[in-house]
Amino acid sequence: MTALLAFLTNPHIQSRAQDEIDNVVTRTRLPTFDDRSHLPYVGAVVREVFRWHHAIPLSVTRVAGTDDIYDGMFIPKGAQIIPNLWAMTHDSRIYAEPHVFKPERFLLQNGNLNDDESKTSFGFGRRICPGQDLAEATVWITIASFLVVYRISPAKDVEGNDIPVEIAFSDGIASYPHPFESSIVPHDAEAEGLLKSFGKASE
Ligand code: HEM
Repeated sequence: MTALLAFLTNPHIQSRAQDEIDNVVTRTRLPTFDDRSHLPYVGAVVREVFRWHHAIPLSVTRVAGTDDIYDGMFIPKGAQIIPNLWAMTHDSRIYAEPHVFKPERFLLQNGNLNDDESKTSFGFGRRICPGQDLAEATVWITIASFLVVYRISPAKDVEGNDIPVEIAFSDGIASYPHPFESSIVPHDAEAEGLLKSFGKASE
């Protein structure tokens, strides 16, 4: 949902990702993980989805094992510490304009992905999320498959005007976009044909 909201509110990013997919995968099949290394911009979109809005903005509580000093503050042994993952990926010293959805921040000048794998969303240390590779791969294949077949755009009101979309997320331990209206349609007859072929295969 976060990726769809990002595409809806940044149509130029959706178009660029779709162009990349069209050149590599075409509309005759769905992507596979073998396509991944040829789709750096789609990879950057996935990294930015994880950075831009965290599914879990605050990580799991830690307890200080020893007395410590951080940034001039004394942290006694036994103190509970809640890591603020959101703050880490919205630090403008590291990510310029952190509230802007900008996949380019994960690309080198030559268009390849840089070394920042955008893994902060999955925590860190001994309790880092063990499902991170599965989660990341699932998000990648979902976004890449969506781009092959569909395009998301604003829904229209009865007068044919775009219905405005508000970028807003729920509060809480898990955070996700508020419901929003949109129009999701296949790109063209070829994309529609690809979709119909899945229906025939399962008959
Ligand atoms: C977008 C998807 C996901 C996100 C953003 C996410 C994020 C996180 C975060 C932030 C933590 C806390 C890490 C820490 O304490 O430093 C965590 C822990 C954990 N995650 Fe995930 N996770 C995701 C998907 C998954 C999946 C798919 C699985 C399993 C297949 C999974 C299994 C776990 C488990 C078992 C822990 C507890 C690890 C421990 O305390 O030792 N997660 N996850």
